[in-house]
Amino acid sequence: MVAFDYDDIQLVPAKCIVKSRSEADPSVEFGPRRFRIPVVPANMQSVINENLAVWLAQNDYFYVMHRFQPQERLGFVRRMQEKGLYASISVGIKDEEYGFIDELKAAGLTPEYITIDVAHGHSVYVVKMIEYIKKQLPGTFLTAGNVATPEAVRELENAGADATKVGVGPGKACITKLKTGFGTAGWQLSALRLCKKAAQKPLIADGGIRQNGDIAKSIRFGATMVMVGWMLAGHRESPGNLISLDGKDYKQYWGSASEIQKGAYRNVEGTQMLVPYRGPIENTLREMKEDLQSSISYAGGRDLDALRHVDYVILGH
Ligand SMILES: NC(=O)C1=CN([C@@H]2O[C@H](COP(=O)(O)OP(=O)(O)OC[C@H]3O[C@@H](n4cnc5c(N)ncnc54)[C@H](OP(=O)(O)O)[C@@H]3O)[C@@H](O)[C@H]2O)C=CC1
Ligand SMILES: Nc1nc2c(ncn2[C@@H]2O[C@H](COP(=O)(O)O)[C@@H](O)[C@H]2O)c(=O)[nH]1
Repeated sequence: MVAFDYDDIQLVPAKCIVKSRSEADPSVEFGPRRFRIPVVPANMQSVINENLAVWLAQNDYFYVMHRFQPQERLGFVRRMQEKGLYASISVGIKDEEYGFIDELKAAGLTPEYITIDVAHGHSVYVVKMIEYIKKQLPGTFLTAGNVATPEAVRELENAGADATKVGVGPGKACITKLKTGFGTAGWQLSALRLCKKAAQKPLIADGGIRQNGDIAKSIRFGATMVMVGWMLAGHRESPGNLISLDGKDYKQYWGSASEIQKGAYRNVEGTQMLVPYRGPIENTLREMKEDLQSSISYAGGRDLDALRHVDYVILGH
């Protein structure tokens, strides 16, 4: 089997049927809602915070809040819903997370979206957590991950997950491949393609997006939604510190399994880096939307569905 990644393939243009790119509709339905574009900022503490979550929800973008301030989550759900906004949070799989699900239930709070966020999502304990959440909070749309194989997608879906997140190790701040020898780094797009063959429910492609065109490629190979860290970490609204070096501005970006996140050098599979400062996130999201509209026109359609059927070539083969 040929394994390929984003840079190894190109999509083949098909006859255009729109008069203007502005006619193309890049919106996507994910769970109970429709969002402007199939892009979600990574649920990392260096990418999303409450202020940004509010702005994204108010502007019809999907977001997933990170899980690294566990005591804040219940209040976060309540504050979002009191403002008439949807709540979308992350949980882990440690024992105390069961208590958190119980607290949500006792408070009468059901977040519209919950994401189980662990490095190795093909796990007995993720299956247990899926079953527990679906039993206690059946109204939530539950995403589980991260996984790398069709078997994992099947198991998590069968356990009750409404969507699965694909990508082990392709992230910019990731050192999983180097530290463990495992993952989808370098063949993330092929992994997505294989997972899509098994999936009955939506997939989120997570990690490795380096250009806006990679979003369209992710859709082609089976993603409903695309999770983006590094490319969305350098904005005015991004939580990382602003740092000036040699006359240039940067924001700090760190992995969720980095020493800085964990506060200790234990099971570290992530690193930190500086990302060039890019100004307001609104501009980057608008450019992503315009580029997706262009992609749809090259695909010969009017919406994201057109991208799912275009031909592609694997360069060098
Ligand atoms: N998408 C990706 O490629 C990766 C993402 N991450 C991100 O880093 C953050 C930290 O996640 P995570 O490392 O799961 O940490 P957690 O602290 O949430 O660990 C999850 C639980 O699973 C256990 N576990 C058993 N085997 C593994 C394994 N191989 N990898 C991870 N946990 C395992 C852990 O126990 P114990 O700690 O005792 O082993 C722990 O109880 C998450 O946000 C995750 O998304 C991290 C690495 C890769
Ligand atoms: N192996 C690790 N992966 C991590 C870590 N922190 C986050 N992540 C994953 O990366 C993506 C974002 O990828 P990017 O290429 O868009 O920057 C994120 O959603 C996680 O799945 C980590 O410490 N180690």
